[in-house]
Parts: sequence; C-alpha cells; structure tokens
Amino acid sequence: MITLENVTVEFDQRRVLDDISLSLSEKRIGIVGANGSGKSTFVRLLNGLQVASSGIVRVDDFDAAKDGRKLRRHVGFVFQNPDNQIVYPVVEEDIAFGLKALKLPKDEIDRRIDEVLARYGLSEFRNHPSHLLSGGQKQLLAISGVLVMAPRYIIFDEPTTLLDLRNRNRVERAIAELDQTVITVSHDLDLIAGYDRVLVFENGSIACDDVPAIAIPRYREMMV
Ligand SMILES: Nc1ncnc2c1ncn2[C@@H]1O[C@H](COP(=O)(O)OP(=O)(O)OP(=O)(O)O)[C@@H](O)[C@H]1O
Repeated sequence: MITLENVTVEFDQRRVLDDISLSLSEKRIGIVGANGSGKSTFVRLLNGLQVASSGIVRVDDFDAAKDGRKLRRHVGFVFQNPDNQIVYPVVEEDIAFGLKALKLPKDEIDRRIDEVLARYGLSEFRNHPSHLLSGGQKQLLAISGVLVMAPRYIIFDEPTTLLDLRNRNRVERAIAELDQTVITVSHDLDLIAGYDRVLVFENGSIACDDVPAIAIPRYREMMV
C-alpha cells in the first residue's frame, strides 16, 4: 500500500505538487496529465528519487524520507529512455550489476539472468553489446534489469514513447505479465485503458481519480 499525506513538492519556491493525499492499493495504476503537470515528480516520490518538501510518503513499511535506499530496492523504476538506465557495455553485465550489489552467490545471479533473458526473448543477446540492441530490446533490457531485483512495485515513466508499434506491443505484454504492482506514467492512453485506476494530473493536483472508463474521457475533455 502506498500512502501520501499532504505531500507538496516545490522547486525554487514554485509548487509543482500541491498538497496531495491518497492511498494506492490497486495492481495497475495509470498516470496521465499535460506536460509539466507533475507526473514524473509524483512517481519519483514513490521510490525516493524525489523527496517531498512537506508531507509524508509511505510505501508498505518504508518512509520515503528516511528509507530511500531500501525503498529503491522495493520500488523499481524504468525510465523513459533506456539509454539512461543501461550502464554496462554487455547485456549480462548490465543485468548482473544490481544483483552483485545485493551480494548474491554467482550461481543465483546466473540463474536470475538466464530466467529474465529467456522471459523477454533476449537469451541470444546475453553477450551482446548493450548499445547495439534495438530501441525495443533496450527497453526490455531496462525492464529486465529492474525485474531481476524482484521489487514489489515497478514504476514505468512513459515506457512506450520511443518505440515502434511492434516494440510498444511487446512492452505492453511484458507489463501485463508482471506479478508486481505497476504504476505507469503514459501519454499512450491505450496502454492504461485496461488498468484498475487512473490519476489525471493538472497543475500539480489530481483533477480526476477514477477507473479508466471515466478518467480517460475526462482527460480527453480537459485536453481540448
Ligand atoms: N529538479 C527540478 N528542478 C526544478 N524544476 C523541476 C525539477 N523537476 C521538475 N521540475 C519542474 O516541475 C514541473 C513538473 O515536472 P514533471 O517532470 O513532474 O512533469 P510531467 O507531468 O512529468 O511532464 P512531462 O509529461 O513533460 O514529462 C515542471 O514545470 C518542471 O520543469
């Protein structure tokens, strides 16, 4: 369960999130809103990448202000551009990176890498240079690197923006198959149409918080 109590974020005295209070317990949560409305800032709060100027953010037993490091293991984050996430030059090294930090035994690391690469059809690319993967494969590698850490929640910040239709559909399927709770920021309204709950952001506030069948048409109206 994610809980925000009176959360405000300010940059240089400019308020970009304004007194947000809510609880999130659904398995699939979509976030939409105009550019600059505060969506990325909101999701960054949930894994401690952004600290609230005031208010409290809790994820399960973690207080985001105090437990940032532990929270980042509990809440994985897939960035919009996988080039910002892929650190190592070879696919298997990139996935192993986080697992080594967990100090897992080598055979357990190998097992998890095998499993996640097979899951995303990347087994043949295990020793391949990461930067030579296609855009969609890179996005799947970025997802793999997060998934292999076995977080309880995964946040996707505009995961399909850079992808062609085939890779967009692959990523949509990959997300749909996840056991984790997923929170997806997206301008791709079809991606979140089947979700349990959608938050519509407007100028740092939540203008609508409802099932997609209500929230998405409301957002379309707001954007006219
Ligand atoms: N680190 C920062 N320092 C200063 N201002 C920031 C910072 N991060 C975000 N902002 C500002 O906060 C506001 C909200 O940004 P945010 O990235 O959360 O919006 P968004 O809804 O995700 O937008 P987009 O759809 O364009 O990605 C913007 O005006 C942005 O310029």
